Amino acid sequence: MTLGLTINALAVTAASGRMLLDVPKLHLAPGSCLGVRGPSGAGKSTFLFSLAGLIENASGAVTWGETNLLQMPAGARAAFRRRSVGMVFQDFLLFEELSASANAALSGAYSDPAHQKAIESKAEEVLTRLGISHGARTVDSFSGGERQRVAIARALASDPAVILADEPTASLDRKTADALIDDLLALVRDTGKTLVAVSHDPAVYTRMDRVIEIVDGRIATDEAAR
Ligand SMILES: Nc1ncnc2c1ncn2[C@@H]1O[C@H](COP(=O)(O)OP(=O)(O)OP(=O)(O)O)[C@@H](O)[C@H]1O
Repeated sequence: MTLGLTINALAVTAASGRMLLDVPKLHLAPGSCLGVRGPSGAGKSTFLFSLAGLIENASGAVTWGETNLLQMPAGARAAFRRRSVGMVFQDFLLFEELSASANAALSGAYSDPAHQKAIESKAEEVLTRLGISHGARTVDSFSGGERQRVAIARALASDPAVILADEPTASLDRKTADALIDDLLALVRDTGKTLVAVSHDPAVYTRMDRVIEIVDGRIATDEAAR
């Protein structure tokens, strides 16, 4: 399962009336990797969250495959997200007192037993591939790079068609960041997932198929990365 993205007239306006995001058109091929860069406060996270249907007052169309997220009630949007979108957030959102495996398989806790088993085994598979030993140790003692790998395993555990990542290499040293982005891209490309990654890190966006730059809520540049 692979999903492309079509955006039409996406607009997000703050309660004050200030325009936060204005994207007239964007098409992303299924299975491609898009980097999003731009200055601080430009609207990159707003863009990413809009792609997940997490911005309540967004208008226009954000269509993954045949599904226009912005035309669905909140419950159906949440169901689509559970099924099809894995998110890697800046602050990881790990449960400190749980092991790597339990954190990575977290989405299974809300699923039926058969689905839960599939998520647990996928979580183990991705943790192994990312080089995380998954014993009983709780993640509160994990390094930043290890924590980020657990967050990636969690995003991938339900085998979603789409991965959205916000600063996946933030606060990692160069070597750890490079290894992490290589591993994430290999996993995503091997399985034909569509990746959108916001980053300030050139090492992230030079590895993408395409990079857009958002400035003042608008796409200022849009180019193939290589
Ligand atoms: N709910 C909101 N109401 C009003 N303003 C908001 C809201 N959410 C975000 N903003 C503003 O919108 C602008 C874009 O924010 P956003 O977080 O998308 O930027 P960003 O490009 O991701 O920045 P950074 O690189 O610093 O994370 C900022 O000026 C922010 O303060």
